[in-house]
Amino acid sequence: MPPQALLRHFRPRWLILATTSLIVSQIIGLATPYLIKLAIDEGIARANADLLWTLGAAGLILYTLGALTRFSGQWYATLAGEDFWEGARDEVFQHVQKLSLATLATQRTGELVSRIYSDTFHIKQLATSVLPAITSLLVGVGGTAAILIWLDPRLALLAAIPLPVGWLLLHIFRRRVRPMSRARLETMAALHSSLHEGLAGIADIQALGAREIFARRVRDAGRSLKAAELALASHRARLGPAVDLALSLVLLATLVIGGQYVIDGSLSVGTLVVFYFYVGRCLGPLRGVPGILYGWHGARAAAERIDALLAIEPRKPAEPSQLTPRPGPLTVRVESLSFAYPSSNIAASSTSPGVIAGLDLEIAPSEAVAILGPSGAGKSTTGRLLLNLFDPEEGRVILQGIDARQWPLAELRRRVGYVGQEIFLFDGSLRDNLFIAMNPEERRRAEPYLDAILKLAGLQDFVHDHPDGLDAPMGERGARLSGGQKKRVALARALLRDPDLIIIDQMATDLEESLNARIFSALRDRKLTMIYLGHRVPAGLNPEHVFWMEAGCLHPGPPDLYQP
Ligand SMILES: Nc1ncnc2c1ncn2[C@@H]1O[C@H](COP(=O)(O)OP(=O)(O)OP(=O)(O)O)[C@@H](O)[C@H]1O
Repeated sequence: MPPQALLRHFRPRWLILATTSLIVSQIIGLATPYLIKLAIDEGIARANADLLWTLGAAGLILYTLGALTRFSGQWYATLAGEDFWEGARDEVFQHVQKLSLATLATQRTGELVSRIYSDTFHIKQLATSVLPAITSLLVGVGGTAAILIWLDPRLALLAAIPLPVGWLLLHIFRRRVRPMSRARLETMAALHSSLHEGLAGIADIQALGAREIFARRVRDAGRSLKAAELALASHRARLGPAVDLALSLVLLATLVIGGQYVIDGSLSVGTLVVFYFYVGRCLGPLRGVPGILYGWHGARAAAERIDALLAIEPRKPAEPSQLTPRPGPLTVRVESLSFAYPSSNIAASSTSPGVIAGLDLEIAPSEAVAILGPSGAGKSTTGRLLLNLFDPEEGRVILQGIDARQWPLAELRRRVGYVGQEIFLFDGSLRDNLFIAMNPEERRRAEPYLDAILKLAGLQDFVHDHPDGLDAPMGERGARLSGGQKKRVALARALLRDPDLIIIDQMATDLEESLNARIFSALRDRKLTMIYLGHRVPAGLNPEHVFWMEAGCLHPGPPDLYQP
């Protein structure tokens, strides 16, 4: 995806309406001081009351129009910004969702959240802050300059003296703004990461007595952010007063030298007053210049960070197979499968040493296979490769005679159930978690089997005893359930899809033997193909084959592993 693609979320409709309104409001703003000159020189000085009242009425209309167009300009700029933020956040999040799991595992969640949320926010400000400031600078100051020259070229020249100085100042300041903005965003992301890690692992952190360590990590990250904020603020604080000083000197010089012209009789009081007004009108937009500079470079630094994320290629789907997977329990054939995780850097293309090395496996329909082995042998990785969550380096997984990468993805997800080692439940009800990602038709088909599946997964009593039944809240990541309950909810969730192959990663260790025996023998009765990954064969599984996995290679399992 080209990085600039995000900019399309700035809808031209809102940008055009915002810019037009802001330009009109600036033009109205330019006209109003001239009314004052006319009122003083033509109305008051010549005692022309009719003209004075007419000018008053014209002023009323112009001030009202000015207020309305200023409001609509800011409103449309806000709409442009919010549309962008919504669309860009969505797009970056969806891009992250499509990245390979192996790549994502190298990235800190807080860092990703920061890019999705804060960095897009900084780009949004191009519309909400930078656009109005640039419009008032170009139209307001440009128009004022033209009027000043028309009113009195001598004074206009005087007013223009600080401009080259201002330009030079901006040029000097500009060079440091982008790296400082980038440093600020990076320290902000580091703080997000520390906060996320400190909160996600709060139970273990408390149990380990590591509260102070994580508090220190958050404090240190906060300190770095504060230092980056202060560096940027002090940089900006120096530019702001420098601009102010130059502008105040212009105002003073206009008053003194213009006053001298009035005394000499070469300038009317009205012209001097209005000149003074116009120069004063420029103050606001010119004071906004540091805001434009910092807003622009902040947005560019944020865009660079998002670009780096968008530049990571998502997993490419393989060419879909011309064959349709046969219904019924799946056959599994694994041919010379090899896999290595990428190294720790998200953008690096290098990989860690191989985890799965030339694995072969053959499972007939309705057979159960247990793959056992020591911790870190590669069992869970094999499970994820069978689910087509990673692309193997070599070899392939063939389900029902078709390469898993070439299956229609939705069908693969429905027909291959998965109960992972770490269960993800989201903060919703039990019912919501069970039926997640099922369309209304699939849900209608599954609902009649719900009670039987809850019974199989040993969840019937939980639902019966809980005051909210199926509406029981699960808490964030299933925090309101025990480890074994989470596994059983995940099993029920997988079975509700009526899978033809189920891969279960270490469920048995979280449940008592009698429950294992009941669950696994009931699963065998369903005649679906089963792959169990763990350290021992669970009661009730009675697998046709047991394999021993070590350092990513499979060996036939010794007979003493067959039973608990
Ligand atoms: N996301 C990852 N990035 C890098 N290396 C990983 C990643 N996940 C696992 N590994 C490594 O791959 C190897 C196999 O891990 P895997 O989780 O497949 O083992 P396992 O046999 O399931 O272990 P356990 O029985 O402890 O669950 C380990 O050495 C592990 O450190």
